[in-house]
Amino acid sequence: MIRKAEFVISNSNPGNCPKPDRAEIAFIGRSNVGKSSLINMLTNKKGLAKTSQTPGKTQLINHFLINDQWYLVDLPGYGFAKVNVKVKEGWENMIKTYLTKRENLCGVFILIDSRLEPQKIDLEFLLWCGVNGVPAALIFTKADKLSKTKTEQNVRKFLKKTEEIFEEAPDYFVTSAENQMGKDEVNAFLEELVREYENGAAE
Ligand SMILES: Nc1nc2c(ncn2[C@@H]2O[C@H](COP(=O)(O)OP(=O)(O)OP(=O)(O)O)[C@@H](O)[C@H]2O)c(=O)[nH]1
Ligand SMILES: [Mg+2]
Repeated sequence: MIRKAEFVISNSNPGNCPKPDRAEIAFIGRSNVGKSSLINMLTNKKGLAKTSQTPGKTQLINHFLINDQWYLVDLPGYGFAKVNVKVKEGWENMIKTYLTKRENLCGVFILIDSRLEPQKIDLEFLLWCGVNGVPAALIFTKADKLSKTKTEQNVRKFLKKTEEIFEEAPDYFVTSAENQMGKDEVNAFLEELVREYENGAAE
């Protein structure tokens, strides 16, 4: 259960992130997929992470402290943000540096828009995580938008694609920030990741 969530710091330089002295879990995905909305849903705090209808709202690495215990991180989106190429490359570098260098990172959730057929950019990002040893799980977002059947179809198609990349399909969750679907399941998984990290650190 998330009882307490507070903003800590925003950074453009991964080197300036808080001291890596506790478990950390990050959220990433295409611009506008619903990362910030999901974080607000999971933490029961509407305005915690800034959301917007315009893609490209989150532009920095944002650290939130959860239950005075672990960090949750909201990252900028990859993909169709309306910013120029140089800025986009800058973000990509920042994100990739963060994901590969952050020593306390226990996991990354890649958010996927459940309304869409499998997107190349998401599969490529998932593959990049695999190649770089970044432990990734999937969260399908906006499940309130389509019928259950259609959502399930898209989820299945995406998972099938991942089987072409990995032997084992990644962990996945189907969610809606609108109606709280998937909240308990995702929160339980977050807790599990934090517990594993803390047990590992104690050894
Ligand atoms: N219907 C519905 N709309 C959602 C859901 N999650 C997010 N949205 C909407 O999608 C838009 C983008 O949401 P954000 O949470 O700002 O997306 P983001 O991935 O953080 O976007 P960037 O920071 O720009 O990369 C907003 O208009 C949200 O209200 C959802 O579960 N259901
Ligand atoms: Mg955002």
